[in-house]
Amino acid sequence: MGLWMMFRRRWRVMLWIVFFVVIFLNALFVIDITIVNKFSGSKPSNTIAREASHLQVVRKRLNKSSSNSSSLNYIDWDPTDGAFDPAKANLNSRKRLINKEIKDRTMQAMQEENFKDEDVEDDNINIQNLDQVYGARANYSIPEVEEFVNKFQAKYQSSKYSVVSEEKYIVFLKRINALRKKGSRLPAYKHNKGSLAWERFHYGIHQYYLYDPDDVNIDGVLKDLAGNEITSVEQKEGGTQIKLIMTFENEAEALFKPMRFSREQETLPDHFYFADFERHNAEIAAFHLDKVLGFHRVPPTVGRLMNISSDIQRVADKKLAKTFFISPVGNLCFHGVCSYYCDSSHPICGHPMMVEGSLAAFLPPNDMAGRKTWRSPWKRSYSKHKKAYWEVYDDLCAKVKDKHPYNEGRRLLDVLDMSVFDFLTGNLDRHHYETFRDFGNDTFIIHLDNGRAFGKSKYDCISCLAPVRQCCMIRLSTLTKLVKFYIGPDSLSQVMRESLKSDPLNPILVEPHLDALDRRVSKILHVVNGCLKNGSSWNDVIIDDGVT
Ligand SMILES: Nc1ncnc2c1ncn2[C@@H]1O[C@H](COP(=O)(O)OP(=O)(O)OP(=O)(O)O)[C@@H](O)[C@H]1O
Ligand SMILES: [Mn+2]
Repeated sequence: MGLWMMFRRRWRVMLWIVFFVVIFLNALFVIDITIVNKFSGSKPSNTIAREASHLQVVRKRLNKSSSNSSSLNYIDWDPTDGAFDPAKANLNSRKRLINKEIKDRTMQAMQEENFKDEDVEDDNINIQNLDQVYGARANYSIPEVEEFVNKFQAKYQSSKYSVVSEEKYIVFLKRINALRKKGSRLPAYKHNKGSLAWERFHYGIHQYYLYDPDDVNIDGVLKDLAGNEITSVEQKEGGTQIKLIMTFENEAEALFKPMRFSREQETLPDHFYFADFERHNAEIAAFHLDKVLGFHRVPPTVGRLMNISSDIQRVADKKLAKTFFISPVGNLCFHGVCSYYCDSSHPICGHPMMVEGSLAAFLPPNDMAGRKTWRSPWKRSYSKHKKAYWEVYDDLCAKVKDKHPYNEGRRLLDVLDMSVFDFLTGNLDRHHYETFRDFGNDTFIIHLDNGRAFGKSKYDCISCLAPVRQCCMIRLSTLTKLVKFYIGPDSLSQVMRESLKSDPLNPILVEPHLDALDRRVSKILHVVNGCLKNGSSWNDVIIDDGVT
């Protein structure tokens, strides 16, 4: 009764008390969630949304890169899509297991102090400094590789693949290049020789190579791209980063990738391979390396110092022209329009007008010679949280070998060559490759897009060699070249240093990246020798398919 009387008298006060209690409880609830999040490491939902959208962009980028290419028929197969695995019902639980295993392993590695950005298999190689001044072995001799190389030399001493330490690399390469098959010409060019260097480049494309290194027109193309007046510039659609299509006074066309930062700047340790900026010097260096290896599968690429005002802004199309601005310190900049890095926080700036870039000669247009885009069987996951099948299991190759077009002809060995190439350059971004449709499947593969190579000079991407390690196969002519670089007299770094001198923007690679090439030569031979040591026979590992 007393309580009731008190409530009647003080009901307003009581209501205020209830109101404050409700507010207090709500506040407790919110604080509690924040504290739990802080200690459990889970992220606020806006971060999750941001990350999801980042991944979407990466996916969109990959989709675009396929639709963006001249290919209409996009070949895509996923090693984990069940096509390989008859026990499809087990797939999801297997996938879950893979993810759990990776998560556990990552957590364990992070807990151990020595978590580093390196592949595990790479750790126990015994690299020595020999008292030799020649080849990769001078600084990167590996005892088992020494043995292997001796065996190799003895085995092929009287064959066309002989390797002797007295022969200069240039002479050796000429000898091997001379064995090369040409195959047919692109049908559209049979009666269309043209007269300008870039027309002759298109005319010179053959079934088994993109260009003939002795064709003087290739130097002509490089010279033209480096010096001719630019008459129009538009943005190449698609992709995450800005690239421009430049047209020249003689109607040649090239793909321009601008310099983003200095050659000394290495990939930031916290950046994933798919978030790394592209490097113009990597595109140039890749062209030279491909040529030095006698592959001839990368379009002619040259460096050029551009005047942003007169070379680009003056001739830019409307859409691009709108993105030019003067930075706070008075430099002329632009950012273009694209899905990820095209805004004023990622500008391309001159100093105050000049900026370096790479120019890759355009391949023939789609209506003259269409191309097909193929997904690399050893494509990475392009995810921060997941690994691709082959990164966890070693049995992908057996499945690839059974699958068209890898089950016949040169294709598998070409993919293995590309793996060697990407290991040497440190390019983890090999999601697709292309071929000319007219040549069917009996043709070389084109190595476009090398912009994410040469990012880490101290790190060797052993997983880039997974195709070679898992298939335990390599083309004899490619192996011969690597053995040659191992024994000298010229090392790969020396040959590359020499080759890159012809580029107007030389030095293209700083010394640590050149040095890394020699170290990586030794490591490839170590992987090949590992296959033999594990019981594979010489002829199963080292394949002479007649392609040089
Ligand atoms: N020299 C060339 N001639 C003709 N087309 C080319 C040439 N180089 C590249 N392309 C086409 O342009 C597309 C994009 O080029 P590239 O892959 O180098 O740019 P990117 O910004 O790295 O693209 P992505 O972000 O999709 O990886 C390629 O897939 C290819 O089809
Ligand atoms: Mn790319």
